[in-house]
Amino acid sequence: MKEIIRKKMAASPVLRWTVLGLVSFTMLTGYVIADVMAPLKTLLEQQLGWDSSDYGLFTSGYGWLNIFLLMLIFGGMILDKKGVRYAGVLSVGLMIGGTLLKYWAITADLGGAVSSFSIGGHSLFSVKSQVLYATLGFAVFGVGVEMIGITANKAVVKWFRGRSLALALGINVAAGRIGTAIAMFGSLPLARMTGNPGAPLAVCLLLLCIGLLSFLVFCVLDRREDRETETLPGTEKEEEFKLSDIVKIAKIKAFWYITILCVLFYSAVFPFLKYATELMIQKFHVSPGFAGAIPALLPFGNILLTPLFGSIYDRRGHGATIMLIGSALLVCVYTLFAIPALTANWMAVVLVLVLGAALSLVPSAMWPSVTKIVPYRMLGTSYSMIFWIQNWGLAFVPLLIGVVLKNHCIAGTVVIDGVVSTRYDYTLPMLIFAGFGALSIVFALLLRREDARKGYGLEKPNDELQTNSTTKTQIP
Ligand SMILES: C[C@H](NC(=O)[C@@H](N)CCCCN)C(=O)O
Repeated sequence: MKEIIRKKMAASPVLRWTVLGLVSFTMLTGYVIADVMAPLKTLLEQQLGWDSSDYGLFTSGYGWLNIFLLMLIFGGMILDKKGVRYAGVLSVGLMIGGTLLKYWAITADLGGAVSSFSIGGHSLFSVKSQVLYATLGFAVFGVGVEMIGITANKAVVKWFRGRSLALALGINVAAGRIGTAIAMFGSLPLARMTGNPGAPLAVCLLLLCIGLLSFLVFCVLDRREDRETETLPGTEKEEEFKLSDIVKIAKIKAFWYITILCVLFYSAVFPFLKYATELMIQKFHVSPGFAGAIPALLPFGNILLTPLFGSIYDRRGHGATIMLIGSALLVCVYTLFAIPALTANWMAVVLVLVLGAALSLVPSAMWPSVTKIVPYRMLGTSYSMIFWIQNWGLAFVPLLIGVVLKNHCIAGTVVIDGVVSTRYDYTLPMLIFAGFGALSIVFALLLRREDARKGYGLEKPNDELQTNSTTKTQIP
């Protein structure tokens, strides 16, 4: 065990909250684009001649480079080596580049061109060139937006550690949720109004450029603060991140518990949203025109609740318990969703709201808790390792649910909007999500036990730890 002296806290509260506003706004602009195409599936099929598998390929592109080329991990290492300013500008640059490519692909007239891939004369697969370029654009964007996620977290920790950290991280997550809500509600009306599925992307590009400006202003403030802090007496430079630090992170048991909890928890929430509209129509008999509005309540609840729970963690502690309660709520929600006899509309609304509470509880405690388990200099890499594993879940759980629905849940046909469609029984998928929730409980309990053993302080208020640790912090 080794001790290093921490840098002094960024002094002015006004400056700190300004910094949070600037960074969170950039995060918001990224999250809008991440979700902006989701409401346009039908429009893409009607206007551009895409089919469901084109759309599926395009959506899956988000994680390709992050998962298979380990871009997320490299992003975390760049963040720890080069710092938040460099990593942030790089992330926004990638988001802009990726979105430009996607916008060009969606709006250009490629004359129905098809790209084919073959090895040794054997055709592997062919795909519409427009879909391919849009997917590549989304893949580059995906690297940028995941990297801005970890960069924003690290920047917030840099400015807020020891002082309302969980509240600040909660506000940052809430900004992301505002972005998601804007995308869910604004995208389709705008595309319909203009008759152009590229129009929401054009607006998003503009928004992202403002996000870049916002981040550049943050960079100026951050650099000035760094210079001032370096000259303070008694301030020692923090140790630099080394490649061998990855091994150190991998040896921390609590890090793995929180990582597994993360992948299980998020896999039970975000993939659910991809099927939630259909669930509302088929199980709860909500009209198709209104069905999307119920799952869309989820990010709205988060906007208020994530900072609220973060603030509770700051003042009262109980971080591991908060994660435990959030996981338990998942089990309750999905078990009730699974019961075939429960089909009342109001029940669906209540369950989505409770799910929203769970999605506020766990992130509000999870991201600040990582800072108590790993040292600051390794934080970017730690967050990126957690996000990387989480991305596997986000990419493959929707696929798993799709396969389960197709093979085990077909229950006849149903007429929706005058069209005969397959009727699915959602009991099994809901039980699978409940199973993820049950496993999350196990890992939340393991985390709490490990915390009790090692004394990370997950159950202690963050603000109380500040008085103990603004000057010194334990490093494994
Ligand atoms: C902060 C956290 N972010 C993530 O988990 C990202 N890896 C996923 C971003 C998904 C964007 N639609 C969160 O949003 O809670």
